[in-house]
Amino acid sequence: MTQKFKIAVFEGDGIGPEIMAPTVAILKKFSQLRSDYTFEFNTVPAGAAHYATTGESLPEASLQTAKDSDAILLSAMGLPSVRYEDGTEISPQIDLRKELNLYAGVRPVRISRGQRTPLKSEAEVDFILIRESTEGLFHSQGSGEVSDTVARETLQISRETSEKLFKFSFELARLRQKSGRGQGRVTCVDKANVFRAFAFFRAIFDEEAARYPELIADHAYVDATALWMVEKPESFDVLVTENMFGDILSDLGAGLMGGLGLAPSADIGDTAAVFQPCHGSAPDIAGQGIANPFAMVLSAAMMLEWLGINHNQPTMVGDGTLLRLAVEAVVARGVYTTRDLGGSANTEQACAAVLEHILESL
Ligand SMILES: NC(=O)c1ccc[n+]([C@@H]2O[C@H](COP(=O)([O-])OP(=O)(O)OC[C@H]3O[C@@H](n4cnc5c(N)ncnc54)[C@H](O)[C@@H]3O)[C@@H](O)[C@H]2O)c1
Ligand SMILES: CC(C)[C@H](C(=O)O)[C@@H](O)C(=O)O
Ligand SMILES: [Mg+2]
Repeated sequence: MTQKFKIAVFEGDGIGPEIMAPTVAILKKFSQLRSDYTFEFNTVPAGAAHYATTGESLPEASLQTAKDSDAILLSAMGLPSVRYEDGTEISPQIDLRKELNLYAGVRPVRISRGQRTPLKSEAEVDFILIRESTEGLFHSQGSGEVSDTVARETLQISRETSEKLFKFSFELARLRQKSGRGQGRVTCVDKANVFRAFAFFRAIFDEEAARYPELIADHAYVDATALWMVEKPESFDVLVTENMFGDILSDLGAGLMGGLGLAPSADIGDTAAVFQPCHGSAPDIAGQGIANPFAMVLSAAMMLEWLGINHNQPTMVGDGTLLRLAVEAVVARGVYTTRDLGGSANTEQACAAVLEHILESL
C-alpha cells in the first residue's frame, strides 16, 4: 500500500526558493519511482520578505500547516535588512524550533575522499554534531534586558530537555555503530570548567551515559573542541552540545566540508522535524540561479531517512542514502558543481546531475 506523507514547505527568502524548487522536484521523482510512498507538498508563507509586507514572520496558518505535516522542509529565512523593532532579525526558524520542541539539531560533518577541504590530512571525516536547539543561550532570545549601561541574556539548561537530548544522542551513536559508521561514542561538549550551568549539563549527560554501558561517553571543553575539529576531526563520532556552541561549531564544520553549501541539518523533536541547510538566504547571490542546492538536497535526504525510520519504510531509508551518495558522487566528480565548490554549474544543472546519477544507479 502506498503511504502518503504531508510535507510543509517553507521556501523562505533570498536563495530559498531557488534551492527548494529543484529539491522538491527530486523528491517528486523518487515518489514517482516508488510504489511504497508518495508526498503531498504544501508551500506556506513565512520569512523576512513576508514580514516586510504583512508584519508577520510566521503566520499562524503556516505554523498550523507545519504542525499538521509529517515533516517540514525549510530552505532559508531572514534578510539582514528586515528587523524587528528591537533591532534583531526576524527568525521564524527559531520560533519553529521552540513551538514544535525540536530539541535535537542534527548537523552531520562528512568529508569524503576527493572533497575540497582546507584540512591537510586525507583522513575520512564522518561525525555528527548535535546542537540543542530550544534553550541554552537562545533561551531569552527576544526578551533579553537592555538598558543604557548594561545588556543581559539568560542561558537556560533544563533537566527535561537535556535528558531527551542525551538520550537522542546515545540512540544515534548506537544506530551509527550498528550500521558500521561510528565508534559508538558520544562526547559532551561544554564549558563545565567555568559555568555551573554546564556542570549541570555534564552531570545529566553522565547519568544518561550510565544507561548505555556498551557505548563510550566522554567530555570535551568547547574551545578545545574547536581546535580538535581542525586538528583531528576524524577522531569524533557524535558530539552533543548547547545551542549557541552548536550554532558556531556547525559553521566551523561546514568550513571543513568545503563550505556552507554542503552542510545539511535536521531539527528533530519527539513527533516533528524540520529539515534545512545550515546556511542562510545568501542575499549576495540571490536571484542569479547560481546557489549551491546540495545542502538543501542533503537535508531532504535526511528527511527521507527520518521518515523511513519512523514509519517503517525501509525503501525510504534506502532512498535517503541513495540521494546522499548521489550528491557525494557529483561533488567528487567536480564537473557539475556550483561556483562555491570551484565549478561552473548553475543550481538547476547541479540538481540535474544528481538526478541523473540516481537514475543511473537504480
Ligand atoms: N537557517 C537559516 O534560515 C539561516 C541560517 C543562517 C543565516 N540566516 C539568515 O540569512 C541571512 C544572510 O546571512 P549570512 O550572510 O550571515 O549567511 P549566509 O549563509 O546566507 O551566507 C554566508 C556566505 O555563504 C554563501 N552561501 C550561503 N549559502 C550558499 C549556497 N547555498 N550556495 C552558495 N553560496 C552560499 C553566501 O553567498 C555568503 O557569501 C541573514 O538574514 C541571516 O540571519 C538564515
Ligand atoms: C539564522 C539563525 C536564526 C540560525 C540560528 O541561529 O540558529 C542559523 O544560524 C542556523 O544555524 O540555523
Ligand atoms: Mg548558524
